[in-house]
Amino acid sequence: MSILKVDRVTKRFGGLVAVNDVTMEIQKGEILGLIGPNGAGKTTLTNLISGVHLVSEGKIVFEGTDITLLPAHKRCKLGIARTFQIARPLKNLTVVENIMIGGLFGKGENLKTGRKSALELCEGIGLKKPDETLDRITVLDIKKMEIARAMATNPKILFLDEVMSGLNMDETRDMIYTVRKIRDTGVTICIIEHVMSVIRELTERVIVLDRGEIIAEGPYSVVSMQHNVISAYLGEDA
Ligand SMILES: Nc1ncnc2c1ncn2[C@@H]1O[C@H](COP(=O)(O)OP(=O)(O)OP(=O)(O)O)[C@@H](O)[C@H]1O
Repeated sequence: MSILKVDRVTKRFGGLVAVNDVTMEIQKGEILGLIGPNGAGKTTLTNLISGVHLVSEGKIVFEGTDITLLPAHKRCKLGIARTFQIARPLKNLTVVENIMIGGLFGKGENLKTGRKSALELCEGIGLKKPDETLDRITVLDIKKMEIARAMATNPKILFLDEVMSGLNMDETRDMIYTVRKIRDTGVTICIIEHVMSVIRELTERVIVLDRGEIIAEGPYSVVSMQHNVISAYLGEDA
């Protein structure tokens, strides 16, 4: 069953077409990989779905509701959450305070209930130093904190934008386990990732974007053998 439908969506920035006539569906409960070379339009597509940008053309439907024109905070309330490629933690706050922001703004919690649920999220995601300031925690913990902040809004679908970058092998394993655990709680996941071993291990299906268009769709094992996908990554003409 589909949770999200993107219907003939195009996004132009001036003369540049970042996303070109994209139609896709995300199935409830799946881990979908969104892959493609640099500049393919992956982040822009996520921005269009989460409401950071509005589409130039096309329609986006979430659980049967047309969200095309909704502002980001309303999409968040409906259950769409995302992390950012470049983490944007609030440096003067502690780990738990950063996570609370998601609950306070996304779910309308008060400080007391917000702190309680943020601490539960810390425990669930393996953040062992909730009262530490950010200059004293690892890159892995900052990334987990970003995910926990998105989770604090109680999402039905979570977009993860390059959460593995900068992690060593052990940390990557930990993050793969974390993402699976989140999905197992019933959250649908769409992950943008350049680390293909992660995509191979984590996703049931991938969508490949190149120059703003979908060029392939299917299990990673199949799609990664396709000539046009290999060419897109190698920079040749297919
Ligand atoms: N706000 C913006 N204004 C103008 N151009 C933009 C904007 N955001 C993205 N673009 C352009 O749109 C195209 C797609 O960029 P996007 O960041 O979506 O690609 P991506 O697939 O996420 O790339 P990467 O893997 O490098 O993060 C690029 O040419 C980019 O320069």
